[in-house]
Amino acid sequence: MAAFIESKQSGGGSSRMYTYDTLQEIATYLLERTELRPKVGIICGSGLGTLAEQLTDVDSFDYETIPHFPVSTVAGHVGRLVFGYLAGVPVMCMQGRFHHYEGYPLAKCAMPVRVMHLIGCTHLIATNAAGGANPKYRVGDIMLIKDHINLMGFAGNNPLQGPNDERFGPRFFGMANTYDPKLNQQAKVIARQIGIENELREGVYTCLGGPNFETVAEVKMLSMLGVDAIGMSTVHEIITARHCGMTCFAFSLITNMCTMSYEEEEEHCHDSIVGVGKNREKTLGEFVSRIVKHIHYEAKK
Ligand SMILES: O=P(O)(O)O[C@H]1O[C@H](CO)[C@@H](O)[C@H]1O
Ligand SMILES: Nc1nc2[nH]cnc2c(=O)[nH]1
Repeated sequence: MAAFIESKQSGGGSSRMYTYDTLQEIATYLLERTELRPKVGIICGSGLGTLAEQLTDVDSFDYETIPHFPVSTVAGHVGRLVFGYLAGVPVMCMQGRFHHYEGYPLAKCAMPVRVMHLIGCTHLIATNAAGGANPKYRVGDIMLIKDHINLMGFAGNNPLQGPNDERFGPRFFGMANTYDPKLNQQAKVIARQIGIENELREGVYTCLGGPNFETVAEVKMLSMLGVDAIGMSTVHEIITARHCGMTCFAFSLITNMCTMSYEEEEEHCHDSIVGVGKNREKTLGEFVSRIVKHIHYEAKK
């Protein structure tokens, strides 16, 4: 078993391994084993996996059992793909995502998004745990992502590197309004409905490679660049989703404040980050359910 997991972790590092046919094979494997046909795919961030536990009438697939799928190696990421109903709407949910620092290339981290697309998902909801770089933020805030800075892309690392398969999308494409402004507007309405408007923010996210948290100098630099929240995921998933024409909605749960001065004692650690997610699970469950319901009814209009 250990050798099998090892091979799933390191094998096929190249994005080229995930050809259209390979991804179609994964999608077909899943479609043959569930009757659900979700239009919404959800990625649960660190400590946010309990969202998947709110689904009803589920068909679950441990990542180990899905052909060509990597495995989750991070605490707080169960490693399961769950199909089910959220607020009566069929969805598929990644209970655990893949990160670059686990040793996976970005294309491999983002590969499940293409599987969602092939399954028929038109919308992606990506959630993550992130550190607040904006001093106005507080732990427990929910930051709607209005934009991102693809820092890893600046260094030439992009999930779409390599030959482009036009069946997914064009070689070159724009990223303006990638985070659907209408959905963000609706999220603000929902936040008011459920009484969390004072904890709701809207800002810019960036993904660093990790696994270490940031130095004070890095936080200062990123803050000057206009970054409000820092994490180690999501950007490459969103780029991949946008490439294949999916509508994107994403938010960060601010699980810690980034260390902004040398005098501060750094308190954040992964366990407390996961703990903040768990504390917010009820609210976030309600929030995401209402977003999903909105997407579903808008699509029917
Ligand atoms: O982005 P998600 O998966 O929510 O996880 C975030 O939390 C972990 C650090 O505690 C990192 O993996 C970071 O990316
Ligand atoms: N890079 C980074 N990722 C996180 N994930 C949760 N908190 C943090 C943080 O402070 N920095």
